[in-house]
Amino acid sequence: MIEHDRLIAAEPEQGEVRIDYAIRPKRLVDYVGQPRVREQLEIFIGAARLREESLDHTLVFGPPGLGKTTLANIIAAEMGVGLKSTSGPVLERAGDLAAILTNLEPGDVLFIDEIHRLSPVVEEVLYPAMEDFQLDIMIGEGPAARSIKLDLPRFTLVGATTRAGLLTSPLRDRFGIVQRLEFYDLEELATIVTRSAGLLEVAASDDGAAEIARRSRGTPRIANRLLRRVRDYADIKGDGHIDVAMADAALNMLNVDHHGLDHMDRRLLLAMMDKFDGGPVGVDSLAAAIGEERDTIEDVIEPYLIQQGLMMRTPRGRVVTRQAWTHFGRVPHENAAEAAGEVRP
Ligand SMILES: Nc1ncnc2c1ncn2[C@@H]1O[C@H](COP(=O)(O)OP(=O)(O)OP(=O)(O)O)[C@@H](O)[C@H]1O
Ligand SMILES: [Mg+2]
Repeated sequence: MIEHDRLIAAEPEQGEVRIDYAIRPKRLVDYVGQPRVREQLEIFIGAARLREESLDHTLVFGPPGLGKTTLANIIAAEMGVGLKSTSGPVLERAGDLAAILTNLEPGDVLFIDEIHRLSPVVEEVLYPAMEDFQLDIMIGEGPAARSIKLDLPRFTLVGATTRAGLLTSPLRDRFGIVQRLEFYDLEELATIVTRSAGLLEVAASDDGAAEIARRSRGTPRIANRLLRRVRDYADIKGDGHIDVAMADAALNMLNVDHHGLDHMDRRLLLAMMDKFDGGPVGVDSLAAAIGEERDTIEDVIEPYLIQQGLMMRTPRGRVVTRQAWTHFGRVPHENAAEAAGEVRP
């Protein structure tokens, strides 16, 4: 798939997990940015600890690479409890979830990644577990089938998803705490790059770190990845020191533009301009035009472009903004500009 050679793909790459472990923040104080999320969690975690209770079930959502898994780990560390991890697609049968639930220690965090991909039968088991800490499950089949009820220890479910909109409402309603992660600003990303550079023992000047931050698509995972690529470049082309000129040269070679857009972003925006007059265009037509999955467009590519004001989602379809035409040094098509203007709130 084309996605694999996407340098700034937000998903982790092979081999990246190990390095990630070294630079992933372990406590809330090291979690950069997301001030609203941090402030709320400090209070909720502090209060739960004070009362010696488990933390309420917590849903974390936002685009890939913004720190959902990191936050789940931090919650467990701050609560001083164990963490068990699984993910929606892995839990195929009710019994898979039952096995994990019955293995929890009191207070544990159960982290379910991609929770929007849970199958309905597994979700049914989750409801009473979340609400009453009870396992209610059928065993056996046919006339011999019977339902058993078991008490579970109190635990905290932390669910992560890139698509909160895909959660069923009974599931969403059972989370007492819901946190939305936002794209990071330049200062926050620069702090992350500087912190990671320190941990990886890379010499990066402030302006070098800022340059990497500027081109990281608002995403910590991408910032860390670009830092490693720039380090490679600096090791070979220079003396290993990353300053702004070195960062700029490396990122240009890597085809990451000054806005942090990569070739997938550019392909999407250019297709909208060249093939659809700037829109409005439906996401399925767009997916077909660039040969990408609709989900990839919705989850990975467009959230950042929308946040940056380069495109908009309207009731009639996707539309590029004036800013996008300008970014590519083009003159906006009249009808497209009108379409965008018409639906502007
Ligand atoms: N707030 C933060 N401060 C510092 N580093 C961060 C922060 N958030 C994320 N990171 C870094 O970015 C990397 C990616 O974060 P993480 O794996 O938590 O993202 P995610 O939201 O779970 O992504 P996905 O949706 O792909 O599962 C982490 O390994 C960590 O090093
Ligand atoms: Mg994750």
